[in-house]
Amino acid sequence: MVKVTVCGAAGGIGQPLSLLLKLNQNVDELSLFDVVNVPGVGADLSHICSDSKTESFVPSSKEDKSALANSLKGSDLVIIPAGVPRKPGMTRDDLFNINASIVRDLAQGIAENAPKAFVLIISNPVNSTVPIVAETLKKNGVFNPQKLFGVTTLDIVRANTFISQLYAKETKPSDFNINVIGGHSGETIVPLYSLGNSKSYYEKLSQDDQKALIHRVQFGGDEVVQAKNGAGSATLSMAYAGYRLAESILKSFKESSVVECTFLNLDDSIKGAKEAKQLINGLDFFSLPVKLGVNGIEEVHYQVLQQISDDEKKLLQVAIDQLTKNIEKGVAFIKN
Ligand SMILES: NC(=O)C1=CN([C@@H]2O[C@H](COP(=O)(O)OP(=O)(O)OC[C@H]3O[C@@H](n4cnc5c(N)ncnc54)[C@H](O)[C@@H]3O)[C@@H](O)[C@H]2O)C=CC1
Ligand SMILES: O=C([O-])CC(=O)C(=O)O
Repeated sequence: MVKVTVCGAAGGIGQPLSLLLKLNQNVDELSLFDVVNVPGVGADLSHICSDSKTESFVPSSKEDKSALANSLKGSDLVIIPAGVPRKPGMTRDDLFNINASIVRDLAQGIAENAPKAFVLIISNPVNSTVPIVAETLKKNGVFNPQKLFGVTTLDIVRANTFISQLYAKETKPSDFNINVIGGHSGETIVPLYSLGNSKSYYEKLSQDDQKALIHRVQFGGDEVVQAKNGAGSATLSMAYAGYRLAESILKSFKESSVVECTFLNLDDSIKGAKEAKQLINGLDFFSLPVKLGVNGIEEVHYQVLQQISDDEKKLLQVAIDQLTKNIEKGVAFIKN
């Protein structure tokens, strides 16, 4: 029996993400939690004739903790797209003041009710919300770094799509699986086009076009925020991306060759984490390709950091500088 809980299930991401999860044959129970509107979403999804069972939970008041507890109990995987999205002119960091406490309270609920679950964090700013969850779980003595994932998959999805658009006659987006490392905001996002099968296409571009491509991946979120013009940020592409990571994790319970990029805590207990840390000024959190298995993150593929081009090294340094502050801010929110 596999139980998956979505916290923020009635939102722009939560709804399509829950739909995709309802269709996944590896999910037996789908639990939907939100502070509003979730009974309707749950009733709607429950009519779909896929085999999983759907339940929805909404607190009866601000003090009611039982709805969250009941939604989380027995969960194998918890995905969190709860919180507010950006409006034009805002950075992801501008969301910190509202989303930090939402994510902290949900992490507390996980510590109390589903301490062994895999936890996937979508809520922004990911560079800070993931450290918040790690610190909250640590405070409760239940932190397992192998099972905490900051969802940066949308950056990989964009990197694949955008290079393929430049070579529309010769390639399809699915030809690529670009490693995107670092964090999930602006210049902390570092796409590694110089590795793998994208190398030859990337090198054929002029320097200006290379720069424009990197910029488009780093600021792809802004394109959607501007196009939605005040009505939020990426939801459908994000639901797809969050689902891709969740699907890979569910697959890795049965297969042992699944690799995804994720923003993780580089704890010494994880194979390859120590080596990675040494290559990124000792940062505790970073997105890198990781090998997944039944216990979660089994190995960090730190070797990509040794293979990058000189231009990518420069991008990496900028990312490290910004990430240091974002991570510290998240850690301090719980520690102080
Ligand atoms: N990691 C990534 O790549 C991406 C992250 N995001 C982030 O995902 C978050 C959600 O975005 P949207 O779904 O567009 O927003 P939304 O406003 O449409 O949905 C958010 C949902 O969270 C719920 N919520 C608020 N407080 C809650 C709580 N304490 N417990 C449970 N649910 C709660 C709201 O009721 C709402 O239904 C934002 O922070 C956004 O910036 C968005 C796109 C990409
Ligand atoms: O841009 C935003 O605020 C939402 C997000 O993280 C993305 O689309 O990558």
